[in-house]
Amino acid sequence: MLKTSNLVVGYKNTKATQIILSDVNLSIESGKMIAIIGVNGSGKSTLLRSITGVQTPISGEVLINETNINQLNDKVLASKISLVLTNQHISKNLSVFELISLGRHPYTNWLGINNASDKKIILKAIEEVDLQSLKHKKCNELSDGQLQKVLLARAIAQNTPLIVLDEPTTHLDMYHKAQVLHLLKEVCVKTNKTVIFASHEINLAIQLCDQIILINQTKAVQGSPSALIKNGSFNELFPKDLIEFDPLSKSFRVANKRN
Ligand SMILES: Nc1ncnc2c1ncn2[C@@H]1O[C@H](COP(=O)(O)OP(=O)(O)OP(=O)(O)O)[C@@H](O)[C@H]1O
Repeated sequence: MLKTSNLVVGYKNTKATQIILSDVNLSIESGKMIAIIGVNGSGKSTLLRSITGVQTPISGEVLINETNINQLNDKVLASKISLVLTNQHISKNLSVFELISLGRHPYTNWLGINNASDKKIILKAIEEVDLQSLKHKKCNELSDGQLQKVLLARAIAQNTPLIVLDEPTTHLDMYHKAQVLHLLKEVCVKTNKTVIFASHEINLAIQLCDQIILINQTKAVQGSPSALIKNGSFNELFPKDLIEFDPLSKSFRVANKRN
């Protein structure tokens, strides 16, 4: 469903080019949940923005169902990818219901009016994310965690084959982090949608994701959690003085210092 070919991502201005990741060759199938994992500043958001057409890559290609995303106009792209980015501008004056309704924009007429079937999809998304009690509240009255769930419901209402989220569990407590990732997994399994998200929740990603894209020093390696554990990729992620990867429990633990 999504492929990248020799993708190089980064930042370019008139004076210099800063390469963040190079030789990124990803191959992502339908119905899979994929986490992008890497230390702060490693390039997770840059990669997410580049594979969704928000940021122009330095070189290489991003293909969605064999079509280069450059060739898709905004409306077509919005029917293929729903995107929840950090620092995305949203109008917090809208009610929860209104904000989630915006997910239907690729399918509505020029007046943006939702028909009965759109309303059904919006209400289902509200129910799936467990937001019934908040649907009439204004978004500026929500906690950060509640707003995070509203943005997830908007992405679900957009009903695209690919859902891409940047750190979807940032403001959530431990229980709600697991709840959101479980929900995303259910969306993949039940509807064959693909979910790609950047996250620092390594332990949850190892338990729930089909694949992980591990970013380490300008390289992005894709594999199943078990394959990445087996080939030792997680051992290289952080300096070993404070935490270390324990392959038995498949999680990071505080390093066992001997002195
Ligand atoms: N607009 C920009 N212009 C130039 N450099 C940028 C820009 N945005 C990010 N960078 C740089 O690109 C690198 C990767 O940043 P990015 O935000 O993609 O990392 P990240 O893995 O998502 O980080 P975090 O986990 O802290 O959110 C960093 O060195 C950052 O300073």
